Amino acid sequence: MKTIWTIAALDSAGISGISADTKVFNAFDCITCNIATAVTAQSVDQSVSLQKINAQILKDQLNVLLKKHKPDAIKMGVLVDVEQVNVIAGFLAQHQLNVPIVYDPVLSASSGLSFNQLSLQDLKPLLKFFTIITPNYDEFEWLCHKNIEQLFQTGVKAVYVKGGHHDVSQDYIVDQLCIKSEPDLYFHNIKQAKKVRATGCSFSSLLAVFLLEYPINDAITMANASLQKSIKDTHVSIDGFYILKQFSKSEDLNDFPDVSHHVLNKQQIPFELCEPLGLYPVVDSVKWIKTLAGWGVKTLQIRIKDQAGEQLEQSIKQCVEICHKHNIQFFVNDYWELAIKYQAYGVHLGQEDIQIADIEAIRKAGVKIGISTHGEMEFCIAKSIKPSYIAIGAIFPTNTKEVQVVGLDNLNKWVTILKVHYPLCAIGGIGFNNIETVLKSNVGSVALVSAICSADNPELATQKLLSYFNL
Ligand SMILES: Cc1ncc(COP(=O)(O)OP(=O)(O)O)c(N)n1
Ligand SMILES: Cc1nc(C(=O)O)sc1CCOP(=O)(O)O
Ligand SMILES: [Mg+2]
Repeated sequence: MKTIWTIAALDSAGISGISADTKVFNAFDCITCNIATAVTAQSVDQSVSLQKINAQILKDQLNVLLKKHKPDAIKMGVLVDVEQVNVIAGFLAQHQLNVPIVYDPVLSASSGLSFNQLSLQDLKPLLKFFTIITPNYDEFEWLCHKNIEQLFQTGVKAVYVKGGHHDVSQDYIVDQLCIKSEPDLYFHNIKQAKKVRATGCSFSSLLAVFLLEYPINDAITMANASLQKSIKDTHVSIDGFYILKQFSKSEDLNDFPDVSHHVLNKQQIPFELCEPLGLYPVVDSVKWIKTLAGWGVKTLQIRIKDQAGEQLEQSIKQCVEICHKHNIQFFVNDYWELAIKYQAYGVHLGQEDIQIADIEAIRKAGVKIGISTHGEMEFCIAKSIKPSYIAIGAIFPTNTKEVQVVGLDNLNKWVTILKVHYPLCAIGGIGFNNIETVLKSNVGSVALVSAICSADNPELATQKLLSYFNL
């Protein structure tokens, strides 16, 4: 069982701070340790007073826990003053805990209570210890006047700015993730009508939980989905303010955020879905396309990495003609402009490709689109485009391409979430030795290169592989 520390304030109403964090950690079967920085007198909509916990007691709480309750993650909320900042920074410097630490730099409660006036300079001794900080828009403005570089210069590695206070989108609440030296990402959660207390605390606690298991981008994705589910499911309200009661992992794609490299003003128009993809060979020449069309394959992709200019264009043009004649769902990898020009059935794009492709032009041209994904955040990027299918990979190690291996467990998990919404296909290291276990996931389709192109008898291999699909 994992142990998570919350270093935060006690809310007499039991809604936010330590109470909110404890609810989240308990829900995920973690042991919670409570390190109080302050005691506050609050109700659901009213604040009266705050009493700081003195430095010695703060130190004692940290030290006594270290012996028997070492943390696997830490969530930090209200810090009252520079003295507390220095106590915690000293503790973290002395004990190299090497665990994820999430800091939610709360300045004041929704009920009105001001917790602190800590500036970026005041927080400086602590900032380098954080895995990520999660200010809301006002707190972000307070800390660095919206100048992210200023935050990075102090040692902050990642910032997740919760945009609930900043209306920029018709359909969504938009949050922004800034990680040093990486392109910014925007997380779009569908607006819910309920007025909910303690969403900020709960989000950062969820993030601490998911950082135990996931890389940062996927942990943020999972935390958002779980919070959306919790908001959707709560029916408990006091005076019109909803209280979050239950937390769990969401398996409903509707709870997951739409993630994008730019702000989306509204939900996108869906691409038309593909027919079931079945056996989906990915090949690198016109010759292979012609051969496989003749062997009765009904979905094909041309993936050319060694041609350019006129030669490339002619190859794609010929493939489109062949596949059109054989009534094949034919996808062009990477070259979306040529797919549009020659009216291919679809394009297949990877995560880097979609950052530079003109998705609207593909949509307008009536060309379908498939998108590669290798984790939760990437399938939320795909979902924001509402594509024709989603590819999941690499399921197993492969010599065809250097790529992240996700394994069968993830395939099973993601198929459960995605299958009701999209045609799916699995890719990466799939052949006769494992195709049956892959298909047991209910993914429906398998894309492959070497199982056909490097087979001793490609025709026999293709016929045997086709027999796994009842199309
Ligand atoms: C069906 C299918 N799935 C995944 C990929 C990989 O596409 P991408 O990430 O764009 O990488 P490259 O193929 O361009 O190396 C694919 N081609 N097809
Ligand atoms: C092209 C490609 N894309 C992958 C992904 O995970 O996105 S795996 C992969 C290689 C697939 O080749 P083989 O069937 O020979 O393993
Ligand atoms: Mg590509």
